[in-house]
Amino acid sequence: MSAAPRDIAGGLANAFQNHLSLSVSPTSTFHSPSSSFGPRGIAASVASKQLKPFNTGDVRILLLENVNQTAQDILKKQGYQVEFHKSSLPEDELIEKIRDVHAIGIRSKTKLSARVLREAKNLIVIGCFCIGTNQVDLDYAAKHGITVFNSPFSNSRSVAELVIAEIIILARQLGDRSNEMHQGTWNKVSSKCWEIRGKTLGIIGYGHIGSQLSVLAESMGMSVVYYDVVPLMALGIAKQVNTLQELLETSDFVTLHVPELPETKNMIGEEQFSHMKQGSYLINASRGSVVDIPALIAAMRSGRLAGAALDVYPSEPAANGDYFNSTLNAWGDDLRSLKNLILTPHIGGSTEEAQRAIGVEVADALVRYINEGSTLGAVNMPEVTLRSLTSAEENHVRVIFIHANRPGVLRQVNSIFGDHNVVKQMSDSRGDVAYLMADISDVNLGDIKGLCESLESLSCKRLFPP
Ligand SMILES: NC(=O)C1=CN([C@@H]2O[C@H](COP(=O)(O)OP(=O)(O)OC[C@H]3O[C@@H](n4cnc5c(N)ncnc54)[C@H](O)[C@@H]3O)[C@@H](O)[C@H]2O)C=CC1
Ligand SMILES: O=C(O)C(=O)COP(=O)(O)O
Repeated sequence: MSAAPRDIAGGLANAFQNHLSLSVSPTSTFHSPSSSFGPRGIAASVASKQLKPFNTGDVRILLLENVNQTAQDILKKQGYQVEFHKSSLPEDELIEKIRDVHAIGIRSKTKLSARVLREAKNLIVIGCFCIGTNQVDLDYAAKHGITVFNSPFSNSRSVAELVIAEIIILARQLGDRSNEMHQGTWNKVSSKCWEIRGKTLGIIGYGHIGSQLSVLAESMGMSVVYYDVVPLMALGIAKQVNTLQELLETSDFVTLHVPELPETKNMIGEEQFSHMKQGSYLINASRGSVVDIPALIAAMRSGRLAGAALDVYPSEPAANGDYFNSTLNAWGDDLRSLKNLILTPHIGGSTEEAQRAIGVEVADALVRYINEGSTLGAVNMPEVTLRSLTSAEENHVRVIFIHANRPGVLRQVNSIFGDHNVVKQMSDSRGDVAYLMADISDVNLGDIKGLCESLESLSCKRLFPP
């Protein structure tokens, strides 16, 4: 399934050849990265039937970054070959491994750049077992027929709860008091320690996390203002403000919940700190690129900020261990020397509840995509699905065709389907890429190779450079 020419995965191609000569079983199917066909129906039940475009045992999936066990269980139950790693991989090792797999599951650390994806000749789908998808070159992936899924809100509550905790910890200087006690120092102070009720929380980015946080903060007696690039309905009695500056000038606590985008890079820097209240606090559990850290260090030293909490950093280590040092980020020592600064290792979404839910959600999306071609919930492809084929529908196949979005393609495709009946069909486009799903009948196993080759030969498959 690809917009660009790709080599058919060797193993799968062999499997296909074997099926052609050996078998007419309902699981004798073929799926190349360019087209997908699943012959239906020997049995006569009307139950909806799971399509098996690959021989499931041939499907290889690489899971990185300690993706939850729930995902492994779901994928293994399908019969797929699953390789699991606790951390992300260095780029050269990633490139070696990604060449062989049909699907990959990652979290926020693994960078799937165009350079890496160019080597992923057999890859048809990426599962981001997290919210953010900034670590993947989504456009390159779409143009090369690789669909990307994520989990848009399964960890948002966990992040919101972490931020609530941090607001209180900062207001009461709990991190410092605890560190002092660990060193044997009793230091009972009330100066510059505050209750949070009656204080104003400024939320930048009022999406899934920001809006949930808003409700929690109000329930603890805080006033909430928020700034977002789109007008959004306020929850409770929160108030949307028109400019970032207005939010910064009125908030006691400022918290960031925006995605990593060119427009959010260093959106909090020297100028923005100068608009914040004297003695206010900053929390960043969004992405490390959003805050200019040297400017934050200066704002902490000058007393503009009375405290800060950081969960994310411009550079983050690939694995657990002794890696958060000044080699990773040049300002590391300066940061660590500051008082009332909470540093956490990107744990906003790291709860049992969130990770289990994400494991199920993304693994299910991968299975639906691999087995049935459904792109519902995809972040870089048009969302296309059709009701399932049933076991009663004999000699039906489902065709998935990803191609360049340009005039005349449907006419060409339907002329290739000419000898068959198109039972149902759905096509949609997103930018340069179009996705077509069609269930066609009266297809014998021997027809499949020809259909596949005819689709592969269309020029609309060759618009995007490799
Ligand atoms: N620390 C952690 O472990 C986690 C971090 N995250 C990060 O949090 C981010 C936000 O997550 P969600 O709330 O689920 O995303 P979301 O997409 O639901 O909300 C983001 C909001 O930011 C707004 N926005 C975009 N650009 C903006 C700008 N320039 N100025 C102001 N607002 C802007 C959007 O309009 C949207 O309302 C994610 O993209 C991810 O990077 C998410 C989960 C866990
Ligand atoms: O969901 C997100 O976007 C996060 O930042 C959480 O990332 P993680 O799964 O902890 O690598």
